[in-house]
Amino acid sequence: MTLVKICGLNDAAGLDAARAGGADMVGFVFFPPSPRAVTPARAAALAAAMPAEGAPLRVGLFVDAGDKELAATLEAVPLDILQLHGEETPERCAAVRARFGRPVMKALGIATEADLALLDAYAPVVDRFLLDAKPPPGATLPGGNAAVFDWSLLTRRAIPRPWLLAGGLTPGNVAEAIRATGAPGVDVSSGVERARGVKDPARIAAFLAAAKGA
Ligand SMILES: O=C(O)c1ccccc1NCC(=O)[C@H](O)[C@H](O)COP(=O)(O)O
Repeated sequence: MTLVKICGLNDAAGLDAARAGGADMVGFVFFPPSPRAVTPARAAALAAAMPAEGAPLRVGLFVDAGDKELAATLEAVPLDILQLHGEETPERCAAVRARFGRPVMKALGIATEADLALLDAYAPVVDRFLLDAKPPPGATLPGGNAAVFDWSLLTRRAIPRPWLLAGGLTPGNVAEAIRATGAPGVDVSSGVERARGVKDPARIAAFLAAAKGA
């Protein structure tokens, strides 16, 4: 069954909907310019309130974070996976993985076939890829922009690690996205919000039902 990550959770209602609907991963954004950002203390309180039974994996999303920030966040929040969503090089991914002992999920922006060439450089040093749209012109965030990319690019070569498809997914298009790409997992943020940065529990439930039923 398709793995589902609900990203940018920042309140209990969203987290409850994600857990109740069977999300495999929940993402906390540790990037202050994002409207979805949480502090480590807030993420720790949200994570602590989740029942342990059937709890999704907790993913911490960072953008070019230094070791000090990663260490301080991990001290406060029990994160299972580190999502690196900036310009982190393969060497940086390897260093983070070795130093912090957590699986690393590297986000890559995909717009052309050439972007997929990067997969081979990262594959030996990451545990999973998140293949996302590149930020559209004028966007101020490296992700979470509700932008879709050309899914057919992903059918032209094998992806050398487990991966999640991201970028502009919604309850209405996620089943088609899974069918078109064969993605083993999907990730969503904007498509389950009622306003930028505000998650909608009903949309989270609908997304999970559509992705898990695909
Ligand atoms: O969501 C954010 O605010 C964000 C900020 C900075 C870097 C990455 C960010 N999100 C990354 C995600 O994992 C999103 O879920 C992914 O880009 C898909 O977003 P969307 O197209 O909005 O579903």
